This record gives sequence, structure tokens and C-alpha cells, in this order.
Amino acid sequence: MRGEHMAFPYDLVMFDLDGTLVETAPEICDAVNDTLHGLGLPAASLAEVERWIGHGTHELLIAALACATGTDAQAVRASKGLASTSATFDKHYQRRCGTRSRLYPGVREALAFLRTQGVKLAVITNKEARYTDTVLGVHQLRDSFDRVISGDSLPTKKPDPACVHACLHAFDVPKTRALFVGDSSIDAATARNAGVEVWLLPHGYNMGAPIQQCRPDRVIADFSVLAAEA
Ligand SMILES: O=C(O)COP(=O)(O)O
Repeated sequence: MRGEHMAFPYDLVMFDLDGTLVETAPEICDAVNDTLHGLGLPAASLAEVERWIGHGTHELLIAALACATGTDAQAVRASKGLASTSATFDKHYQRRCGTRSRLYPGVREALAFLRTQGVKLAVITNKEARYTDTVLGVHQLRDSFDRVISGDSLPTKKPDPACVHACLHAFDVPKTRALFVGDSSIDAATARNAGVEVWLLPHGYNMGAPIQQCRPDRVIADFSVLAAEA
């Protein structure tokens, strides 16, 4: 039931970052191509980069190098040059962060609204913490969340449910009062593994597959739906 006197039905909302709160692929693509160009390798397309998002930025770099060199991820992982290429990419990505990323419409308003409802807010991303921090910083989002868990914050990353369990435990919220909002099959699997409800947005990065295939509890068109729930 909805109505102006109804409270928001969750005490904790956990958001994915890339493709959910922030459109990050264009500047990740720039940083990848800065790196590939420096190695004399062919550029990646934006569509390819969008498909590689989901398992963390280091995995994305490995996928890009495999594609550009015509090898596979295993060969790239075993290659001697990976550490220095990774360090080069790191510089490029830190420099590119904030140049071509943008918040999706309604994000700031939805977060502000949920705050007024006393809802605890978390980011759960597979992005490494050093990049998560830069992206949240350039978009003035660092103070918007009660907890941020990145791909290297815990011994495991999504779809392992440990990240969700950590938030439930930190805020003493039962599973039934927690919601995961994401954009991919990884987010759907994380939420299911943790036993919490999952809503997915169709505007992000789902490795090229339609979001309906993930069978979320709901597909939501945009962030206005979050405010409409109260
Ligand atoms: O960096 C990635 O590949 C994934 O990030 P996400 O978990 O925020 O979608």
C-alpha cells in the first residue's frame, strides 16, 4: 500500500555503484584506451567496456588486454607486464575520474529523500576502494552513505553475500527490511545469496544481457520509484 503517511518499507538500502548510481563507462573507456594506446594496442569500444564492467576494474583491464592482444584472461594474468600495465592504468583512471562520469537522474534526490526517512544507506561495489573513493568524491557523494564496501574491502566480493551480511550486521537490520538496488546479474545473485530483496535498473551494465533475465523482485525505471514507495 502506498500513501503519504506510509513509512518507507526498508530500513537499509544498499546500492551498486557503476551503472546504478553513476554512469562510469565513458571515462573507464578513456582510461583503458590511454593504457592500450601507450602499449601500441588497438582501442576498445565503449560497448565492449560496458560489457566488461562488473567484476572490478582490475578484471576489466585484464579483459581489455586479452581482447586487444587476441589472447585470453588466463594468459594476461600470467604475463610479466601486467603489474606495470596495471600501475599505468591506475594513473590514467585516477586522472580520468570525474571527467566523463555522471550521476543518473534523480540519484541525489532519492538519497536525500531516503535520509529523511531515516533509512541507512550503503554502497556495495566490486570496484576497488581507491577508485570507489575517487568516484564518490568527484560527485560529492562521500557523505551520502553510512557504509561503503568495495571489491577489495572484504576477503570476498559480489556475488558473495558477505558484503550484504556486513551491512545487515552493522545496522542491526533484518533481511526482510533490507533492499539491494543494482543493475546486473551479479547484484541479483548477491542479493539472492544474502536473502534480501533486489530491484534492478535497466540503464546500467549487465554484460550485454537484458535486465529481465536476472529475475529481480522488481525492475524499476528510475530513481523516482524509490521516493514513490513511501
Ligand atoms: O568495477 C566494476 O567492475 C563493478 O562495479 P559495480 O560493482 O559498482 O558495478
